[in-house]
Amino acid sequence: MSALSLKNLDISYGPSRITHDITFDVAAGESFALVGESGSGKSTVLKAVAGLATEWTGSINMLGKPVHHRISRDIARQCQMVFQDPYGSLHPKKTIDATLTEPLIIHGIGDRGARVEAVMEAVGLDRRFRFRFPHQLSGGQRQRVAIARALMLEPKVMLLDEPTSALDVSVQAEVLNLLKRLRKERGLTYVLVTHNLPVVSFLCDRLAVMRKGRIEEIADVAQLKAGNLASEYGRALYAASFGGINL
Ligand SMILES: Nc1ncnc2c1ncn2[C@@H]1O[C@H](COP(=O)(O)OP(=O)(O)OP(=O)(O)O)[C@@H](O)[C@H]1O
Repeated sequence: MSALSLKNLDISYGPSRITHDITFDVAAGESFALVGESGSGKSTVLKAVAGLATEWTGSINMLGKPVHHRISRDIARQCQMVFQDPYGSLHPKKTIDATLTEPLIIHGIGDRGARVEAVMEAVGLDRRFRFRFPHQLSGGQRQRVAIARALMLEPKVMLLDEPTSALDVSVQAEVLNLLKRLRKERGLTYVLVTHNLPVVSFLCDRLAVMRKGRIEEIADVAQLKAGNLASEYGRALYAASFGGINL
């Protein structure tokens, strides 16, 4: 069964049509990337899946069930999104504990203290950060909190929107390793938006190359590593990233 299936998805913001005929399937446990130039509609696709962009036609299916324009509680639990900017996405006046407990309260889940501690450990956050505020953490620690929050409801699908691009290079590598490990340990499915082709090569199985709201091609990461993308635009993107050097 597909974890996520999009068919002929046309997404608009008011009068502006942003995407055209977006169609792809992501298998359960797969890590799938959306790459392409700025403004090509990558984040908009994730937002439609997460219920944050609601003007669309076509169909979205998650774990075999149709996703509607207003996300059901069930889908919200199965699918979580992590944003680029951990500072912007964490409430500045809430402790880490309050941030991590909130989804449990909303979904009526008990045993909260133990769950918070377990997830903090899973993402490599020391317990002493539990009652601190976001401004008392580093950028990498804040992104670990954002990942921990996404994991609180034990989702199957994670939508990752440039999850490491706001971080220093050395911290990026740590967070990428964390995402790789979590996927393996928990059998997660990832849909990742990034500008960074080495990130795709490290973390993903397949990629869709987007341009001007359309998918130009869908490729295996082996094709990317071999510099063997089929579309002219995909090859240009590859050349711009690697200057033709194999990964
Ligand atoms: N809330 C919004 N209202 C109106 N237009 C929007 C909104 N959000 C994004 N857009 C427009 O939709 C288009 C696609 O934006 P989107 O963020 O999906 O692109 P992207 O490929 O993810 O780009 P980037 O890599 O720069 O994040 C852009 O032209 C953007 O200006």
